[in-house]
Amino acid sequence: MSKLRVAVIGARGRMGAEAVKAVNAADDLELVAALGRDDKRETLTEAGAEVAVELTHPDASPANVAFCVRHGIHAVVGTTGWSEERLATLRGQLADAPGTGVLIAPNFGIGAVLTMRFAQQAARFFESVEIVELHHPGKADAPSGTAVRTAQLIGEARAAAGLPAQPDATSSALDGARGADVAGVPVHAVRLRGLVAHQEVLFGDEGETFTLRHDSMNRGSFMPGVLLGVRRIGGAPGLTLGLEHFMDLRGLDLDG
Ligand SMILES: NC(=O)c1ccc[n+]([C@@H]2O[C@H](COP(=O)([O-])OP(=O)(O)OC[C@H]3O[C@@H](n4cnc5c(N)ncnc54)[C@H](O)[C@@H]3O)[C@@H](O)[C@H]2O)c1
Ligand SMILES: O=C(O)C1=N[C@H](C(=O)O)CCC1
Repeated sequence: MSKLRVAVIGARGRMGAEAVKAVNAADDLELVAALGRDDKRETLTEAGAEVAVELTHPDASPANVAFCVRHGIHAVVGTTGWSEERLATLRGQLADAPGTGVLIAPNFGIGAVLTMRFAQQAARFFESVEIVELHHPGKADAPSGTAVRTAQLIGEARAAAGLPAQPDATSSALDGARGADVAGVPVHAVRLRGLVAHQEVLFGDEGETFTLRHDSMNRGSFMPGVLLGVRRIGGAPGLTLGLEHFMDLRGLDLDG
């Protein structure tokens, strides 16, 4: 059986280097290109890449993905910072490229995907909820893509359950002391040497708190998710947001 031809964009970065190793170690995949910041995107087409793993920077990712879509190369995107506006532009580009698939996953960690799902399920049971994300100090964006997505999912679940905005009597605060408001959920970003990627979702109500925590101890933790995306994206034309769509989450349904 022929191997799937895979390229990595951002191949010399922290995540990209790990993705190169993971693709090289997979029997069913062939690494055909490894692009750094100064390499031309045409390297992808010249190498005959079928799937590109995109792990760069929020400012670079949309143009890289647009190139892939234009050339019928499926993309598995881990780069965070995709705004609604950028997603809308990408949806337009995909409309002109039937058959091409793009997965944008804010987090490839299986435990992180489960944390998001569990947070969504718990959201309607608690009056208060806050998110603390903790990452290495080399991270470009804050809050993390995972924290933003988690907050959006919690906000949607609270709205669907008819919950009001959470009470907060703060009437005086230093800028940033209450975090960023994402979909009504305060999100706090910690940057600390020694960390990789971590998140806590804290719920509270009368006399009790409930905490979900996920820790990625190293970047190898993201690779099973990256490879799952690489193997599945060719069968999923259009835009897929979140690795959960490629995972079997039976039994973790939201309304069953
Ligand atoms: N989805 C996930 O599970 C996950 C996990 C970790 C990191 N990330 C995200 O992945 C991205 C990369 O993270 P990182 O820690 O590897 O960053 P990094 O800074 O270590 O690596 C990024 C690399 O991309 C290169 N680059 C920048 N612009 C480029 C371009 N136009 N073409 C090719 N290469 C380019 C840089 O030179 C660098 O080598 C970030 O957005 C981060 O938030 C996602
Ligand atoms: O190290 C990073 O940068 C990470 N970025 C993603 C995010 O912003 O959620 C996933 C975790 C690691």
